[in-house]
Amino acid sequence: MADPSPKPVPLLKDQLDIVIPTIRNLDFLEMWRPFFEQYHLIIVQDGDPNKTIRVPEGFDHELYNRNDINRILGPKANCISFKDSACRCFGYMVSKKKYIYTIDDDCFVAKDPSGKDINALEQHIKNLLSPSTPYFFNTLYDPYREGADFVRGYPFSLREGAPTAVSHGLWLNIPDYDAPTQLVKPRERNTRYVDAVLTIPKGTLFPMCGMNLAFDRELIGPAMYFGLMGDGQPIGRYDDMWAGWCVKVICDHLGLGVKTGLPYIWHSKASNPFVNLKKEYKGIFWQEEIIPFFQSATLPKDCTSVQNCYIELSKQVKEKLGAVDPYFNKLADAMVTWIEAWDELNNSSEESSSKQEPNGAAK
Ligand SMILES: O=c1ccn([C@@H]2O[C@H](COP(=O)(O)OP(=O)(O)O[C@H]3O[C@@H](CO)[C@H](O)[C@H]3O)[C@@H](O)[C@H]2O)c(=O)[nH]1
Ligand SMILES: [Mn+2]
Repeated sequence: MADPSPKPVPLLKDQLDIVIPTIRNLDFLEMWRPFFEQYHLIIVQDGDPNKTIRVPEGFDHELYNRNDINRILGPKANCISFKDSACRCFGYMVSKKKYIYTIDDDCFVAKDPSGKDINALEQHIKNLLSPSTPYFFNTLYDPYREGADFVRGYPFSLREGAPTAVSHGLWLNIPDYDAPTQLVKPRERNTRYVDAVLTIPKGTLFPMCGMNLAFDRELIGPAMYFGLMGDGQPIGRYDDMWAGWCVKVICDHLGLGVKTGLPYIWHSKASNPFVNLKKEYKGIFWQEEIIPFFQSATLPKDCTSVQNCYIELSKQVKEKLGAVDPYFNKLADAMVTWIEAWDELNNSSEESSSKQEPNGAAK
């Protein structure tokens, strides 16, 4: 007998890839199975490429390890971090879909105050498919949400909003604190569920965490370069921050929106604060110069694509941050290599896409 009530097709089923960086295992996917099983996964295996990462049965996926990254990008692979979660951005580059959701392998399904499992992916999709309000703050939060609207005094000329490029989700349990805060408050847990989605106003930067993040790859993908970290680099755990600062400057310039708030995931693992302090140390004082740089960064009117905005930004990084530390010259060059690799893979002929086949288990 035909199934009386066929399962609804998940939103954006064939237009969204889920990108997961991992050095661990992927058992966490069992908890996400009801929400993720219908989507295609791109697993970026970091660390030793000879280690076998088992992907739970039933997940349509492609898996890339460091050998694949080197084979596909050749010398340009040097812009993809090694031994750092920043490697995940390779997944953004090889995807062919309009939307990306990226999640860490120690993030689990959280429950809302009613005790219901949160389908984080569904909420991110809602965030991305509805406009943002970067030009005028709506005090009743997301005006496009069921049961809310624009409040009195909100200009009608601005109610159409702006296309949403990024949806930044949050975390219950282990908050994404920097090492000093983690050291001072080792037992602090985030138990506060705030039922809101906010647009980050134009001209305001924010600390983008890559743990629970979705974006429109066609609108902003080329700017989602997770900066050069990990092996051989003087800094770590600033990959997502770097991407967020570049992305926000470019979104402001191109009239795109960035949202933060719902959905929550349950972040289960506190990474070692002493290891984190070593990774973050230089970033903690460099960012006092980096932030003013991004706050004052302006892009010329003739920068109309993400790629040429990003190249322009890389030039300014070299000019204005190169004096802070030679690392920023290397990072500026890596930003250019990233765009070259992105364009090679994404504006490429059939030939290079065959080159793109992963060695890992592709289903
Ligand atoms: O060398 C590595 C280390 C880790 N990974 C994978 O990346 C994510 C995050 O790793 P982890 O949970 O250990 O790190 P956190 O401190 O909790 O993560 C926060 O810092 C950011 C890293 O810059 C991250 O976005 C934040 O969530 C896991 O999937 C690891 O398996 C890796 O690939 N390589
Ligand atoms: Mn974690």
